[in-house]
Amino acid sequence: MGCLCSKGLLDEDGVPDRSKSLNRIVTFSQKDEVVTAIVTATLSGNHSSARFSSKRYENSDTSSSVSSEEEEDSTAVQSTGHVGAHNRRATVDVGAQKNGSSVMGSSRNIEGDLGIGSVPNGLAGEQVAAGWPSWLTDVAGEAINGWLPRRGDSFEKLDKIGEGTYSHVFRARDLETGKIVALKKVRFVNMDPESVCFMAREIRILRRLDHPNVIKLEGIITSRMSCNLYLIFEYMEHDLAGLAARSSVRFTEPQVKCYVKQLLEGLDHCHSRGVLHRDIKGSNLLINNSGILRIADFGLATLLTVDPNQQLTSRVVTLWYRPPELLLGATEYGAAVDLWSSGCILAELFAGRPIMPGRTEVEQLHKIFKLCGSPSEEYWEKSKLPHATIFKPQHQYRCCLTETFKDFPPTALSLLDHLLAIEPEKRGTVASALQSKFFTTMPFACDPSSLPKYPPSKEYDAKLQDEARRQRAAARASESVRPHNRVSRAMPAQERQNSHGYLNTKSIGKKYEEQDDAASGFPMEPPGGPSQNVSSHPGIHPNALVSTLSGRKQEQARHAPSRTYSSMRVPNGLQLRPQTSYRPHLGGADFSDISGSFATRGNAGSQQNQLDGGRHAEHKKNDIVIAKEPAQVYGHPIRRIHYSGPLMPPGGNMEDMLKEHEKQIQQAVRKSRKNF
Ligand SMILES: Nc1ncnc2c1ncn2[C@@H]1O[C@H](COP(=O)(O)OP(=O)(O)OP(=O)(O)O)[C@@H](O)[C@H]1O
Repeated sequence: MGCLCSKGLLDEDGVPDRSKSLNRIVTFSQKDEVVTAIVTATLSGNHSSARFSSKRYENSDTSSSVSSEEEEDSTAVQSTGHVGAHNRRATVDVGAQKNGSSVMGSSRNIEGDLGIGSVPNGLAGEQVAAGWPSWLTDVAGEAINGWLPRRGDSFEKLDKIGEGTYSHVFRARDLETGKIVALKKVRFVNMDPESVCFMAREIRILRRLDHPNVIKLEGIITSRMSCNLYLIFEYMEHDLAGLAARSSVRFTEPQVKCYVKQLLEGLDHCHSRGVLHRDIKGSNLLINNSGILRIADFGLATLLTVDPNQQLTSRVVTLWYRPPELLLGATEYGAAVDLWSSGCILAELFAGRPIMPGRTEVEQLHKIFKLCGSPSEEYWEKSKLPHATIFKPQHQYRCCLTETFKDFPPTALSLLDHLLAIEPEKRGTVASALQSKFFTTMPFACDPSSLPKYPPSKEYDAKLQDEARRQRAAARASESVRPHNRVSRAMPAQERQNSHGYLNTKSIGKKYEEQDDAASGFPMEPPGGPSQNVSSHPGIHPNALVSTLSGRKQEQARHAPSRTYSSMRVPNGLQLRPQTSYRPHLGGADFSDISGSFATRGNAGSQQNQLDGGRHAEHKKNDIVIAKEPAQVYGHPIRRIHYSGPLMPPGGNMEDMLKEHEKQIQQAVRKSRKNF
């Protein structure tokens, strides 16, 4: 490494001084050679986040020289960092110098010239000098290439507005612009490089996308001394799951078309840029007060490569929205997985509730077959899907979408027929969906600006309201039962039942105490904080006491050391997430037959088997594992049950397997009720 002495751009307090510019001779190594360069660093625009380091990067070998070709070709490098909507720029012109003679050539853009994954030492040094922490530049330099970090103290944190498996999301004010933004604080486990790489992939993908219906990453907050990282996004008031959960909200056909059209247009952009989202669901579809929908949460997204043999994980997409090919273990798939999830969303918007709320992979597949039909013989033969022999039903199920959703508009049914086709190649493309009669015939999609204005409504808000209701009810109950012993009667907040009958996994209000992170200007996680994760699954019934893990965690679990994985699990082994209630609003649309005997109208739940959980669980395939260690639910020890599917040995009968499976769940239900 060379040294980059940029201190001259800062005033005495280390704040960037716009009146200053810097002309320094520096050395840095590139392709194992030490380059001596003249650095001209200037700061323009409002860029208080630009902090240059005075740190020295030593390189013992100073004897190598730059070849004459390089001298002509790569004499100048321009690195342009821009953060947020305000176009803050710090320009560093590097003119390579050999043997004391400065050669100032034409500029070239680092981001354009260096491919992903090819961060020369010199660039990493520059990034650290520009304020990025080395734990990030070391493993994911290319994800932040050309950007400057924002500082935490240039934002005022207002309130917490959401949380996911990997993040806490806050509403905040950008003190430089006054704009309200959403800050997604990414959770890391001990700065594990694998976790950082996963987060970097999300950043890289977000930076690749630029469309009104896709959330835009506006910048990143971190600092050289910080262990935290926040992604800055436009603040969005609602998510589709939250809106659908409002008792007063009934979507009309033009409104459903408006939302689904925006979803498909955003997806079309993603797919055209080679990005598969792989986690389309209501809570990842954010909506602002102008009715604009933006696809968010690219944590599970992946880039399709030209390699036809690209192997992908099948453990993605939240269970209720997961297509059959993934449940059957496909590792080669494409855009059709997002189309399936979009079909689920379309039907959900008309039906007023999730249409296939399976609790395990087995049950999910069964629900799919019962609603959409089971695959043809030919499909089983040619697909060679890993779990095909296990899951193949003994008799053919026929598609009964039309009977089930007889109140849906015919054009919606016809589109659903495509989107929910069992065979992925029959789903068409996003473009063909957008050209379907559903969108091209009356009534047309309404204009987003004509959509009603709602108070902020997120899945998370509904969860908070449930939590408050529960607390009030618990307080009343404990007062009437044992007025003098309130505290001892109080149940652990994270394990109380919400008003819809769901388990809440966390105490939301004061789940963690925030401490100041002096370096980033933001509070840090509490001791042991990030381990209290919830899964990305949209809901779980109180009785479905089965471990769940989001696809991202599953995928991470595949790569991350087991230490990382286990530390990200909920302490008692449960990964539950409450789901707000959905109401059917198409009077006749009763499809309880496809919801199974367990899920009831408006109270569907999710349960996912331990197989999802990663390496350990994968060894348990084909088993039902009754865990020995007790877990605490409602303050009582219970025996955890992990359903590790497939639950049946090859050659078994799927119907028997499902019956047995149902029985196991019912037992868990009864047990949890008794305990409660
Ligand atoms: N830009 C935004 N504006 C407002 N709220 C947001 C924004 N981004 C995220 N949220 C809220 O925070 C929640 C969690 O965000 P996100 O889904 O990106 O996190 P995650 O950790 O990746 O979640 P998951 O567990 O689904 O993978 C969202 O469901 C949403 O309610």
